[in-house]
Amino acid sequence: MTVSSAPGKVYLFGEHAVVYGEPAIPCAIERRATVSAEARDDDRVRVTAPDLSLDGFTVEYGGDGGGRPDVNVAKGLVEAGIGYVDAAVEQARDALDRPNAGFDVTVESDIPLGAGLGSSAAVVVAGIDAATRELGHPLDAAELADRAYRAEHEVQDGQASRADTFCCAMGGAVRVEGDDCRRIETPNLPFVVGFDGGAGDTGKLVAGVRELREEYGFAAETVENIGDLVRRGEEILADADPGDDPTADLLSELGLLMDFDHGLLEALGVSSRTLDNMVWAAREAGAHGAKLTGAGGGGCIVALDATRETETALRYTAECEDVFRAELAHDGVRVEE
Ligand SMILES: Nc1ncnc2c1ncn2[C@@H]1O[C@H](COP(=O)(O)OP(=O)(O)O)[C@@H](O)[C@H]1O
Ligand SMILES: C[C@@](O)(CCOP(=O)(O)O)CC(=O)O
Ligand SMILES: [Mg+2]
Repeated sequence: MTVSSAPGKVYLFGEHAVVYGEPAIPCAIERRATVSAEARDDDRVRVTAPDLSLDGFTVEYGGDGGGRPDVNVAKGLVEAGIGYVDAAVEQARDALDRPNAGFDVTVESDIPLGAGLGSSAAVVVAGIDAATRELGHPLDAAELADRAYRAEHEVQDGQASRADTFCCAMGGAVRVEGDDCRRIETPNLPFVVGFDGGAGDTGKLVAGVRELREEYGFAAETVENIGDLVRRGEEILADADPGDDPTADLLSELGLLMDFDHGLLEALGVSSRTLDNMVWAAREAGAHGAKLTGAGGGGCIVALDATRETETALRYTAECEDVFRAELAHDGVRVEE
């Protein structure tokens, strides 16, 4: 059996616009998905994923005292739940030219699902890594990131950037613009994450932005404006000392851009009332800046605050179910014992 893990991420800025070729800066965080893969003698794949749950189903029991209960679960729901793991197995098979390789796969994760922290990317990256290593042919980091991107691209109906998967594969802070992906150095950014307990559907939210952008010139400009603020953010980061604690001035400048980014994402229709409430709670508590992270719709916000004020305020915010500090994860994908 082979066990690999990969980190989740927050976006300092640039989500959604990155899908259309603008730059983005996601940062890997110390919350990981762990996937084990064990080769089977046959061509079947058995997935155990205790974090996946179904919203509802109907059970029908056999009439005259027997028969197996007939559980009516819409096929689409199961496919949606298992899509990323399935795509990861397919990529591993394809990479090693072993179309009939069978696996027992187990997924465990401390990244909430669908909350904008990149659980899908972490599962796909760790899944491809575990499956290819299990067959004795580990992929190098670049191919792994590329294969993971292809898996997300497929599951999200052709609408995905390389940002999440590259970040989860490499760890650290990264800059992604189209096919150009690289690691960058940053100071120690004091991320605070607030989670509303909910989730958003990445595929649908990305499709919504795509439609707006195609229909309205000002929505297309909004996407370009996000790109502009990311470029400004890069300049600010380039002047900072990597690995050091950032100055208050630097945090204020980055925070302003995060606030601006949230406003533009809001305009593109991907925020929600609970995300907005958490963003405002963080700002009122003195955070340098706050924004939603990832696809939006529900899930997580990320704020910058080196003090405990934002954490405390979010803890007392009705819409916020969980708060934690998110340390930058220096390790990307890695093998676990
Ligand atoms: N622990 C897990 N076990 C199985 N599948 C998971 C797990 N975590 C995430 N996934 C897959 O990723 C999907 C969520 O991905 P997505 O909607 O992109 O949100 P995000 O990447 O922001 O968490 C889930 O519906 C599921 O298919
Ligand atoms: C909205 C987007 O920019 C990020 C999605 O992040 P997440 O899956 O919500 O963690 C989509 C993408 O880059 O593929
Ligand atoms: Mg995702």
